[in-house]
Amino acid sequence: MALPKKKLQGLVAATVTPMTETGEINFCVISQYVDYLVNEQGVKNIFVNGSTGEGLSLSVPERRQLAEEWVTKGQNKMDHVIIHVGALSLKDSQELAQHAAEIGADGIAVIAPFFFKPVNKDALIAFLKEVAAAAPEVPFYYYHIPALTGVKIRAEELLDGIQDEIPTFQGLKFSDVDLLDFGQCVDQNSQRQFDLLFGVDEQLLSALAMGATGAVGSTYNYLGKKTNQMLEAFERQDLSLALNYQLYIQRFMNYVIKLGLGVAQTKTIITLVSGIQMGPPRLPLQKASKEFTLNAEAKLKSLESHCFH
Ligand SMILES: CC(=O)N[C@@H]([C@@H](O)[C@H](O)[C@H](O)CO)[C@@H](O)CC(=O)C(=O)O
Repeated sequence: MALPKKKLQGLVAATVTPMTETGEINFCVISQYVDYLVNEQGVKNIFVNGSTGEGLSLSVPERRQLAEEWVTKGQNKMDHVIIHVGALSLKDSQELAQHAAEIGADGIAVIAPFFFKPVNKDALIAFLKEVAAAAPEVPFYYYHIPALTGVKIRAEELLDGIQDEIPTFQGLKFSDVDLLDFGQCVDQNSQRQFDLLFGVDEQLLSALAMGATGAVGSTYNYLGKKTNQMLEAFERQDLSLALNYQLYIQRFMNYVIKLGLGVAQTKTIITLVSGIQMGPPRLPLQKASKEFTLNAEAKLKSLESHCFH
């Protein structure tokens, strides 16, 4: 198995899928989006076709084409391009995994199937193993997001012995607030052989203290720079400054979560901050309201004057 070219560390932006007003993928802005993430947000890892990317709302041909676009446009700019290949159909997932391998993706990730759900760890591993086998050279991540999949198998349980079943297993994307479960994963990872990527952005500092090795999230599309500053402060063990950054981030997040944060709203915020038109989400998701846009813009402006000590 080919090892990852470089350890995956730091922030991974869960990218949105830019769309036109008529709901088609707007491939034209991907190149600009890559440059924005790298130059304006200091984020050099991306997670494509995930929840934020509406991956499950795209057709298989669309997912293939989009993955290809991100890999091509990210070449020599991005450190890691991870493609989410999870699907309800094992065959679709395998096709996407094989395709990700062919285009040179740096990793693949898979959520638990969530219509017919795996009833236990063995059933889940059996599914993941078949997908991973379709890309035997590509580092594999399990995407744990129980609130969306309804699959409540604990990550610590899944991690136990997983590499015996899936030799390419490289880590977890842990999108849950259960820090006990997360801590047990850290405990099992004492050799730091796996990447434990935390996925609840507004709680990242707590997860770093618990031993997260990186983070994947939607907010790194627009709060990447500030979150990177938090990571640097944490590295220097300046916890008071790190907390100051986390509270700044939380102030904004708390505000937009109360207004109703989802994929459409994330697209709106990225559009406001980057100037790149991300467009509406695909049905059944609904466009963000004008009121959300105005409030989010005002809040972003009011936070600009925040002082960091
Ligand atoms: C449920 C959800 O969308 N969670 C986000 C977070 O980044 C989330 O948007 C953020 O913490 C704000 O609540 C990520 O964990 C999801 C993600 O990385 C993805 O889009 O694949």
